[in-house]
Amino acid sequence: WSRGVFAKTPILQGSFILEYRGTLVEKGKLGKINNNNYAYFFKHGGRDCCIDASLDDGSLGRLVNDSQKPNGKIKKIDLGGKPHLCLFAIKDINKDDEITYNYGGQDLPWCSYCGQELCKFVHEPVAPAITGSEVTSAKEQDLAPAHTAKSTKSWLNDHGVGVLDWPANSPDLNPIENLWSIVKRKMRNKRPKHADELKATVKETWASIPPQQCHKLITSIPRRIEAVIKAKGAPTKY
Ligand SMILES: C[S@@+](CC[C@H](N)C(=O)[O-])C[C@H]1O[C@@H](n2cnc3c(N)ncnc32)[C@H](O)[C@@H]1O
Repeated sequence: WSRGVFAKTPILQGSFILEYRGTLVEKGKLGKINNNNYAYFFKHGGRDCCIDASLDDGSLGRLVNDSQKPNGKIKKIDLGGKPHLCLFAIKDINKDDEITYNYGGQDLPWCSYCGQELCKFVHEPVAPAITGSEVTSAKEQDLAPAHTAKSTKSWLNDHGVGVLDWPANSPDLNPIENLWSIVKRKMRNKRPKHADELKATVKETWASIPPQQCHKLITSIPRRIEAVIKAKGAPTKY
């Protein structure tokens, strides 16, 4: 019996899917990993490290299976010197597809049948699986008061949405700000006469933004992070 993570809704290529969460273990302590099945080894700052996800904390990263034909890829993102293993979609993922990445070995015990039809049957979906909209809400978190409020935190927790730690005062990392500015620009010449008309106009304007425009903003996230790191936290062109 083996679990896997499946898409509840389509996920576009380039989207952030989830973080492989666990305890960061550095070289010298690598011998103390509880269960190698849930250990992700990588180099950080020239040192051997591992995220030990043997503890079941309810996060989904630890349940994503290996594939030689993956639809996801783990990228290491450094935030404040701390590595985060983030899984991104490397192709469009359909609803109900299993989400996988390549663990990096050709000789893993299951590799002889991995990527073939049989592989589909060995993994049972876990609940909750991931939905595109949950992914979007995870990405859109920043330190705005509305997002750190207790009720927001408990909603995200109850719905199994993992959020990344967010550096303070970094709207340039948050593409929702670009969308708000598009909405403001489009609404500049509108003159709603009362609150209901204003609400309807805002909704209409949001709906007029094509998904491709959102997708373009989402795929700019790795470039934004690099720019912020390069500027040592100072403002960037984003
Ligand atoms: C990070 S866990 C993935 C979640 C795991 N399937 C579970 O149910 O907990 C890694 C372990 O899952 C299994 N696994 C991963 N990819 C697999 C694959 N393609 N086919 C069969 N088993 C796989 C192996 O036992 C591996 O050590």
